[in-house]
This record gives sequence, C-alpha cells and structure tokens, in this order.
Amino acid sequence: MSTARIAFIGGGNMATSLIAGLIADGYAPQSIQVSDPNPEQRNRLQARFGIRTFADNREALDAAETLVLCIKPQMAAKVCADIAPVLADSRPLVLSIMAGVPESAMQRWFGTELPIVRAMPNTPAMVQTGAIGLHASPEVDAEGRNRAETIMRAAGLVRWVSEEFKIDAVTAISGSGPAYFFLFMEAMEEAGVSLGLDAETARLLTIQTALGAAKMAMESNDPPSRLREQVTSPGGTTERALSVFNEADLHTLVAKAATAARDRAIELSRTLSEDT
Ligand SMILES: NC(=O)C1=CN([C@@H]2O[C@H](COP(=O)(O)OP(=O)(O)OC[C@H]3O[C@@H](n4cnc5c(N)ncnc54)[C@H](OP(=O)(O)O)[C@@H]3O)[C@@H](O)[C@H]2O)C=CC1
Ligand SMILES: O=C(O)[C@@H]1CCC=N1
Repeated sequence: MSTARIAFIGGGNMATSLIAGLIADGYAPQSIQVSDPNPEQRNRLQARFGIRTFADNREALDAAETLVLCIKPQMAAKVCADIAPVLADSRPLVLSIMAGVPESAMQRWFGTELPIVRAMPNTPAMVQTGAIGLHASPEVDAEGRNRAETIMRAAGLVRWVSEEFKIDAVTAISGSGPAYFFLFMEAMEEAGVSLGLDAETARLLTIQTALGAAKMAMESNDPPSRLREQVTSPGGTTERALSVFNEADLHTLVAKAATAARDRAIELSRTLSEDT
C-alpha cells in the first residue's frame, strides 16, 4: 500500500481503529502522523503502531497529503481554524469522520475550498468489519475519491452516497447501529439468564447467533425477511416470539429510533452553523 503521508487529528477510539486497519493493510507506519493533546494517548499509539505522534496539530500535518479529522464535533471549529493556515498552503485531501459536521462549515473554518470527503465509519472498524458511508464535496477529484475509499476500505465495507444529507442517514443506520445491536444482545442475554441459562452460556449463544445471522444475511441471495421465514415453523416457537415483537410494532420503534439519531445529526449541524 501507499507510503504517502497521512495525518490524523485526534487519536481516540475511531482514529485508533482506522490506523489499525491501515497498518493491517500494509500502510507504512512511518507515513502515519497523529496529533492528540493527551500524552497517554500518544504513548499508546506510538507503542502499539510505531507511528509518529505530536502534541501540536499543525506539526502533525507536516507534508501530509491526506488529513483525517477524528476529533469530537464540538471542537471542530476551533481545531479547523487553528490548522487553516497550514492547509491553505499544503491543500491536502480532508477526510472528516465527525458526525453532524457539514462540509460547508469546514470550508468556512478553513477559509478556503479544500477537497473534503465526509466519512461515517462505525466501531466494528476496530476489527476491520466496519460499515462506512462516504460523500465527496465537488472539489474532490477521482484520485481523491480513490484515496479516501482505499483508506476507509482498510476498516470495512464502503458505500458512497451522492448527497451530503444522506450521511446523516448513514450515521443513524450504521454509525450508531452497532449500539442498537449491542442493546439487543444485552436483552437476549438477560432473557437467556431469566429462562435459566448460566450467564456465559447465554452470552456465547447470543453472540454466535448474531454472528451467524449476520453472516447468512451477507452471504445469502435471500432478503432477511425470507431468512426469517426459514426459521419460523408454522405453529412453532419462533412464530410465538415474533408475534410479541409485532404486537410491540418493532418496525415503527426502529424507524423512530433511527429518525431520532438522524435528527440529532441535523441538530448538531445547525448548532455548529449558528455558533460559528
Ligand atoms: N464512536 C463512534 O462510534 C463513532 C464516532 N464518530 C466520530 O468520530 C469522532 C471521534 O470520536 P471517538 O474516536 O469516538 O472520540 P474520542 O474521544 O475517542 O477521540 C477524540 C480524540 O481527540 C482528542 N482531542 C481533544 N482535543 C483535541 C484537539 N484540540 N486536537 C486534537 N485532538 C484532540 C481527544 O483527547 P482527550 O480524550 O484527551 O480529550 C481524543 O483522544 C467524533 O467526531 C465522532 O462523531 C464517527 C463514527 C462512529
Ligand atoms: O453517537 C455519536 O454521536 C457517534 C456518531 C455515530 C456513532 N457515534
């Protein structure tokens, strides 16, 4: 893989996952530069990956062709304005994973129109099984799209969306999505224990069932509805369980939850636009 320099601003959970993916894919560690104000974070990254770390965001940008913004949305305005003078000269491809931070806000903070790709990964990127949505601003050329896609593919499956507002939908489905499945797993484990299984058995059966269902759904040509029907013997146990979910109108509940997440992403974008 490439040895072109890539700088990460913010070396927290998601940056660590993306870097792990890049290195597993053969990216040269000496070409990866990360800035984070937290010395423990920097030591951890250095020790684990052998990459270069910096306390100063501007220093981390040194000769970087790609900049990956991995800070919290709430500090985006300050950090972007701080690094803007360096970017105006070097004009890297900017890859932002921040939820609810629009391309227009970043362009305003940078004070110049840079090529920006918004990416929405998720925590399974930690095990290179992430699901990542991407959107490119008009300034991004074919090479920039390729570069962004290659970086993100190291973390998992990549899908482009043609309009920026759809990144908020990606956030609601796959960005936040792992938490929904983990919540369901927690509930399944609790149910198993309440029905008499020991905790470890309930845990392992739940996780393996989730993994098996996901693998089947990924590998099968049938949609999940057909796979569900294959489990559901007429007059059997699954039918009884599903009727309980249907009584609670699970589809409506999931739609409401996803809409709430999408609306929060919109709310974050508006707050950022009003604040700065
Ligand atoms: N977590 C998730 O599931 C997902 C998160 N995202 C997005 O990823 C981004 C990062 O999230 P996540 O990795 O979970 O958060 P983390 O808090 O783990 O990482 C953010 C890092 O940025 C550091 N930081 C704080 N201030 C600065 C600064 N001024 N300059 C540089 N670095 C700074 C933080 O240090 P310190 O801890 O000392 O403050 C921390 O190490 C967010 O914008 C989020 O919206 C996107 C998809 C999924
Ligand atoms: O909860 C959040 O805001 C971030 C974005 C998607 C997942 N975690």
